[in-house]
Amino acid sequence: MTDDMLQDIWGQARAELQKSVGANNYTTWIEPLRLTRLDDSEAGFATPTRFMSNWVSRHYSDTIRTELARAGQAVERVTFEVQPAGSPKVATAPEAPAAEADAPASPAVLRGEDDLAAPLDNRFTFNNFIVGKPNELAHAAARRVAEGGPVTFNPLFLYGGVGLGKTHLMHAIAREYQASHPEARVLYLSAEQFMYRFVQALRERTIMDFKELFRTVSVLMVDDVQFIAGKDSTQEEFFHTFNALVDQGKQIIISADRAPGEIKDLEERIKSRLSCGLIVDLHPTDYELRLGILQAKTEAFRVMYPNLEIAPEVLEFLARRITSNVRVLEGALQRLLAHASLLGCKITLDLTQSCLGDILRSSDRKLTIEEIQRKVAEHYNIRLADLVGPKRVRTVARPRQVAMYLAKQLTARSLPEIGRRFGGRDHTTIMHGVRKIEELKSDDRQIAEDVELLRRLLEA
Ligand SMILES: Nc1ncnc2c1ncn2[C@@H]1O[C@H](COP(=O)(O)OP(=O)(O)OP(=O)(O)O)[C@@H](O)[C@H]1O
Repeated sequence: MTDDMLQDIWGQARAELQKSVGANNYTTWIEPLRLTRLDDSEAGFATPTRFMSNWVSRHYSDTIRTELARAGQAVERVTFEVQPAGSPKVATAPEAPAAEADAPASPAVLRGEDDLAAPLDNRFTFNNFIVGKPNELAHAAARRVAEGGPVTFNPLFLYGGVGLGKTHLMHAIAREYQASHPEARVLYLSAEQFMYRFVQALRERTIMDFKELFRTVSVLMVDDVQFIAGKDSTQEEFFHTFNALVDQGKQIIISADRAPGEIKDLEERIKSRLSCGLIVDLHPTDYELRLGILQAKTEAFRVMYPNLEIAPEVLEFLARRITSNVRVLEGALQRLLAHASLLGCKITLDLTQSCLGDILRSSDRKLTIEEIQRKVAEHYNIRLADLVGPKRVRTVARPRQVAMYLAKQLTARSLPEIGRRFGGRDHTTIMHGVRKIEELKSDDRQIAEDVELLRRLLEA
């Protein structure tokens, strides 16, 4: 069978799977699969990690077989084989650092109930969670709960924007708690899975088992609770489960993308219950935290890229420019490393800009060159007209170069574009200005401080 035919059959089956497993499960577990072999007895898939192979094999084999049969290709079994990053078959699939990706999948947390709990991602531990001002409170609260002392705040409610580390902290808590309380029944699952299991129990008339199971856990962790908003009977069941556990003094940990009071279509009584414990917010990252995360991730990637050389200014550049969320930051670093290793070249700022153009453009904070010029003129107490005009005296020329440097660092504008905004100067003049400040920054403390201060003011 040709590759086109394979992909055609898989395309049809995937479209159906998307409907049957739900959007989130589809993106996480089905989308990264690639059909590589197909005959009457077997469908062989490539997956990016062993972790994914195990999970998909356990949970989706039957559904995949059903959909393949519907697409006209019945098989006796489906198999999954790891094809790590770099392999042409799964080159675009997300990849974890090799050592971690190859580690065996964590057991589902709730012992003996593998089907119910979600597996823990081996990468999400306290050890590799980088702490900074924006997340220190959430981290401290998570640590406290993970120690498992007397329940002092119930629930612990963690919230924050997309990709800021909520799931990472939840997994870290579950792992740590389970390690120090091997007999405890820690149940971690997403709100979507809670709903799915609840509906399944209703359908299969096993609701009493469902209730029993949820009411006998030692720690209940529900991720992305906003998902149950607007789903009346799931909310109702969640509410009763929640109350039963709190009454028994069991710890509950919840995460969401916003504070309880701000979740639309969530019943008032649930909002109020969720607000009873400690509510902590993961704030958007700041520059220092992003840089720390990049440095740590770069170290972690050394396993995969032993010859990796990445200049500190590249990491600084990424930390400055990609402010949206940590997942995007991580993805950018991963892509950059893969790109440089494939081409066998050094990671320079130029390579970074060309390789990550799309991410940089979409993360562009829309800071304008005019704003930069105004701030610089104000800082050095010179007129804006002089900053962009022809005067060559040092008191004006140096601030102009600082403004050029900041325009290059903080915006996605090209050198010719920057040149046009600086009174129609040539791009080589801008390049000279940028390089001059780069050099001066390491020798001249005053310039380094000015640039840093201005950057902070502009990024604030
Ligand atoms: N402080 C941190 N240190 C190290 N890695 C982090 C940190 N914060 C986030 N990450 C990484 O960023 C990625 C996204 O984090 P995570 O999935 O926990 O986000 P989330 O807040 O649950 O997002 P979502 O709202 O999409 O569910 C993960 O790979 C995680 O390891």
